[in-house]
Amino acid sequence: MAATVIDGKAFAAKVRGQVAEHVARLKEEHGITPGLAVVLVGEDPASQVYVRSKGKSTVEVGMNSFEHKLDAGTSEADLLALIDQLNSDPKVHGILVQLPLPGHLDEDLVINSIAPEKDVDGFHISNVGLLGTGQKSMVPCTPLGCLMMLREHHGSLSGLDAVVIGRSNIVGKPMAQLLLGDSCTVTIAHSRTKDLPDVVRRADIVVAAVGRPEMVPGDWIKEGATVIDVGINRIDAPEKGEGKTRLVGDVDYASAAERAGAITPVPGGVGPMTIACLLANTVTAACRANNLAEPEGLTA
Ligand SMILES: Nc1nc(=O)c2c([nH]1)NC[C@@H]1CN(c3ccc(C(=O)N[C@@H](CCC(=O)O)C(=O)O)cc3)C=[N+]21
Repeated sequence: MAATVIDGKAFAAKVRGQVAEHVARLKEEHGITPGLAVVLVGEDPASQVYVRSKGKSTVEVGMNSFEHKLDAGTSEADLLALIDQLNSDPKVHGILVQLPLPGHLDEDLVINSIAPEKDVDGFHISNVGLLGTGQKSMVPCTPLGCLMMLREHHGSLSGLDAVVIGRSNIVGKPMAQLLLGDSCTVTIAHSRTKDLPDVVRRADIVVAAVGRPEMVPGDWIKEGATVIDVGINRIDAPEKGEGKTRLVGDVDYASAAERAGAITPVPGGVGPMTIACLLANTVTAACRANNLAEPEGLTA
């Protein structure tokens, strides 16, 4: 039976619509315009594309977008000074420092200098600890987007076997925490996992977040399982012509779709939800900063 395709692009549009409604209400009733500051260090072309697209989406939902582009040689002291300034700017409710940073900058130090309540990426050590102990926090955007899609598809996740492939701080670990919070039985698998195919075959939910093109073949997928593909890998596509490329996930989509009950495509799955959740987190931060009720449906 063919899998249901979980349309992340359409779901993200719905989330952005909800965000826009909250923004309109904050403006009308409280005179508050949520603001997101994005800091980009260096000229990495892929990062520039993401930052531009984040800025555009931010403005489209009615929020203020503040872009700070620093050159690749910026000193740690100058970057920390900018973050300090954004931390104390009342017009800025969310701060995102685009990763990766150039090698001479200490990512942990930089991320942990962001005020935790403005850390819309959810990477600050305080937010990591709050999530791990089930307390109110800023939740990383990609795992939050995955959770929203899973809840939408399943309703309750309680008691389901979930396997997260990948143990990164950005996706794998927070994803596991969120699934645990929704009462899944969670396994985190990684490059040293024994018998990975058998581990994945037990899963009702598979979240693939490794960054290796099409590494999960369809025959690892249990019949009817839900597959969330976090990978965004650009590979050569000679069939499209000389020098052409295409995007693929960490899952071999064609074979997995034959066995899965539901699956997210790449592109058009997790990626658009990541940006929608960034906007959602910014609205949440603006509400919390002003002691207003949390926006419903936009938080974990
Ligand atoms: N501090 C920080 N926070 C981030 O959230 C962050 C970051 N740094 N550094 C870079 C990565 C990458 N990232 C993506 C977001 C959306 C798509 C996305 O929407 N992708 C489209 C395809 C886009 C295309 O065609 O290239 C899709 O999957 O459909 C991709 C990648 C956020 N990142």
